[in-house]
Amino acid sequence: MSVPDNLPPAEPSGIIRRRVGGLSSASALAPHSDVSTIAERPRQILQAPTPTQGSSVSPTAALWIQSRQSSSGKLLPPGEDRAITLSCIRLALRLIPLLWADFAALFWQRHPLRLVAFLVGRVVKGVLPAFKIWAASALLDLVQESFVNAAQHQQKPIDRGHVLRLAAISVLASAGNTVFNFLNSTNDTLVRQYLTHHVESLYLSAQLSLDIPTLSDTFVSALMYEAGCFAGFEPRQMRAGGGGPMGKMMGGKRKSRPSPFTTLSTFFSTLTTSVEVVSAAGLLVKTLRQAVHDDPEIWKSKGAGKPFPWSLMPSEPLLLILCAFLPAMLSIVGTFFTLSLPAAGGGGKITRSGKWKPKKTSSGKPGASTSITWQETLRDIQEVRDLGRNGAYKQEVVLFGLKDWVLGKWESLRERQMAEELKSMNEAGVWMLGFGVAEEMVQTGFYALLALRAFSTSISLGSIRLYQSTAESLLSSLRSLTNSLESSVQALFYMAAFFEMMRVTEKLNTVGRRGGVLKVSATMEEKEGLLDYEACRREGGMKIEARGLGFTYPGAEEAVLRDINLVIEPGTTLAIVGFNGGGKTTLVKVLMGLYDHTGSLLINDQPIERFSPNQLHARTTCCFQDHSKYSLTLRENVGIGNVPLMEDDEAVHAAIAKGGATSVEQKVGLEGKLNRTGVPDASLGGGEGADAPADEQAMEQAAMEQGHPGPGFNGSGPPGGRGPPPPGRGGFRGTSSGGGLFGATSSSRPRGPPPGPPPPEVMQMMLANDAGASRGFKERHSLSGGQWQKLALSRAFMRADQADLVVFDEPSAALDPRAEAELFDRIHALSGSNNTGRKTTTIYISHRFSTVRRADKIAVVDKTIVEFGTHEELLVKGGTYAEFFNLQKGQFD
Ligand SMILES: Nc1ncnc2c1ncn2[C@@H]1O[C@H](COP(=O)(O)OP(=O)(O)OP(=O)(O)O)[C@@H](O)[C@H]1O
Repeated sequence: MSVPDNLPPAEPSGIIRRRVGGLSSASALAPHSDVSTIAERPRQILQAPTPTQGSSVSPTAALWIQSRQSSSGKLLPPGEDRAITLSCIRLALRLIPLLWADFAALFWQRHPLRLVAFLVGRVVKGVLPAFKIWAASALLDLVQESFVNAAQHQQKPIDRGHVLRLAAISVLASAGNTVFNFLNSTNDTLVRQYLTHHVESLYLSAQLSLDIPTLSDTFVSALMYEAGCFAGFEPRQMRAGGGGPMGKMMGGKRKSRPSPFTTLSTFFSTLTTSVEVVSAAGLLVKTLRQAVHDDPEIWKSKGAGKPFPWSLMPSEPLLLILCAFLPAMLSIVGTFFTLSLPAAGGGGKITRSGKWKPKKTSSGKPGASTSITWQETLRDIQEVRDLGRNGAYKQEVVLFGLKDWVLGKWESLRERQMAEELKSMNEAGVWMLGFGVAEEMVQTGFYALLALRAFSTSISLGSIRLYQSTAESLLSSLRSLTNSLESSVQALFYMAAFFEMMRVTEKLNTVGRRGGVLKVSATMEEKEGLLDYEACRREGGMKIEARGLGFTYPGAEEAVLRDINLVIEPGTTLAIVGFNGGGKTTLVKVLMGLYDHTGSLLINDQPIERFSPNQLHARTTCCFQDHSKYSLTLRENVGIGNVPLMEDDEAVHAAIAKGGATSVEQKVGLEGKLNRTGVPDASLGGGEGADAPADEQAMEQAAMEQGHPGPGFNGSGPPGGRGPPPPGRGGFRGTSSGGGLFGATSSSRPRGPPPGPPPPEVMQMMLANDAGASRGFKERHSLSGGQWQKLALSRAFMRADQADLVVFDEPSAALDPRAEAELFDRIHALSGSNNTGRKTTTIYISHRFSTVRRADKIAVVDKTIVEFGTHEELLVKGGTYAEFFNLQKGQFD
């Protein structure tokens, strides 16, 4: 798939700047020059692999989609690292000019000075080691000179000033390195906090502002997931060979939540290692020039006049250059090769005996669809785990004796996961082993060459040391550069998703609405032509009119609603009845403007698209059939229905009384905390869900630390993580400052004896804390189904006084007969002309015909409106309504 040349120009930089003032909505954050695109993008991009000429896909989105395409043309599941191929790198490079300004603005906003310090620290840190090596080798030369003088009994004067200067440079470089490490780690912590906070708040804000149709879009949900990877909310699936040694140790397969800070660090560690590569290469050239200067004959091939193959023996400097670069090249090629292998997942099935049988593929290489299988396996495992840890399932697990079934299912899924992991690990592992052994062999050859004094004897000890140190540094810097480049490439795609998501406009926010008056490509002027709902109100009520209204759930083949024609006058009470699955709930959600629709929907004679959803929703309230139970206080559970009045005791009490929940308030108290499951939930107790991100972040950092140390010069182990450090790493490079950027993380870890059972007094303390925690748990109140329903009703009543449209979806399903009768009295009191002169339109769905008959109008819904009229009219009609009514009536007679 290629991106058309005539794509619109990239978003000008400054998007983030414009967002600073108001983070409340994605659209406010991101004025998009082409507001039409989001609604249409998914279909354009996912259904047509090649965007057509003139397509309005933004260049960033197009590149992002392309990056997710596998060789088979299918899309990688969101959150999966891309295979590192040449075309993938090209895509990443094309993203840089589109993203850099937003990225810079994002970080610049929070704390520019600290960011500058962060940047300068990285550059200086890249240069300091070269100084240190140079000074140390020069000192060694002086030592050698004094040995030679002593051996030859010469009394040459020692240039003390020179020695002191060199020593001072060496000490200053070491101290500078340590100081920079210290300052960087403090600064890093602060920068991390600022950035994480900022990006999380942008992400959460965008997530909260998007409406249901937008979030149901496959394009947006994938974008959202990958933006979540960037924000550190969602884990991503790394590839074999990625993430440095940690990735390799774990077979290259792990979930990781890269935070924005990790992304930033990745970019800057690329910078630092690049500086190190340049400075090390400079020193290497200097040493070789010195060697050639000392002995011009050195370039001559040592094989001249010798029989084949000795005649091919290159000159010593050439051999040394080859030995210095070959291991690094092998390492880089090896890493990129393993990263270009397809991701895990091989497909297969669970046999009757419950064993996982992997599928044999003809190519032996799983493709994109199998990596989707892999992700599905992980998701299934998570769901099954949840059966154990989520208290909401406990009662059924106990009652139906699900323990063995859950365990069996979990084990077969885990077996499947391990089989898939092993397969992928083996494939990548064999290649990595081959490259690793070859690299070690060449490196050992390099040392053998030095030991054989390949250089002319005229060259100084310091120069040999300098050569050796810089060659090693170069090698390890290049290895680190490979890793950080790989991470940078992946980070660019997640970052692209993040910035694209910031530009997503809600579908229902006039643009993208298919049946609307406004064109799909509405301009800002047209949008500004929105009607003010408050000016269009009808006597404190709302007239609703549907003409040929239809609705299909995203991804579904069949429409749930079709050709709905209906008029609901202000102040009317409409009851909706029908078969299960007939579309009643869907219809009220469409009428409330929560879903998009086909056909037309008029509110007070104006198309609904002409009103801002926020304004409409401010005049609507609803008690949903699947109402939410919040593990919050009772006040919050009710006050959510009208947040500005949440702290108004009088309003909350009144709503509670109307919802029939006064007895619940008496039992629990307004500030009493509720437990939605009724059973302690492991995740509430700080289980793995709560801790996972922090752990994974720490792992990520540990991986980065090992993968991107202050290479070579800082005395850490080989970044490739393969085997022990090479010989000859002592004297000049052995600081204990650790890995620089992430040094503080590792050095701050306790290094004590392995953990054993705690001493009795500690155990006592832990038990006491545990008891405290469970006391905290017991303070949460569990409610009955009917009590929860009364709270949901109270929530709806919080806004009922100011609402023009009040909707109740099966409000009395869990209520006792008295509560039900009282509720319907209140519902009917709401509508019609009341004392306030307002006409509230009320819609309720119910299967209780004793209450339904009281409604002004009744609609029987079965995908469309099959009957409509008053109770009496429908009875006379003798259709479905009459049948239902008589059935229920018969049960009482
Ligand atoms: N989120 C969804 N995504 C896809 N399909 C859905 C979704 N919600 C409901 N449906 C489907 O839409 C149809 C209508 O569902 P709806 O909830 O509107 O029915 P209902 O008449 O309210 O049923 P009930 O009387 O059982 O509450 C059903 O076939 C259901 O499977």
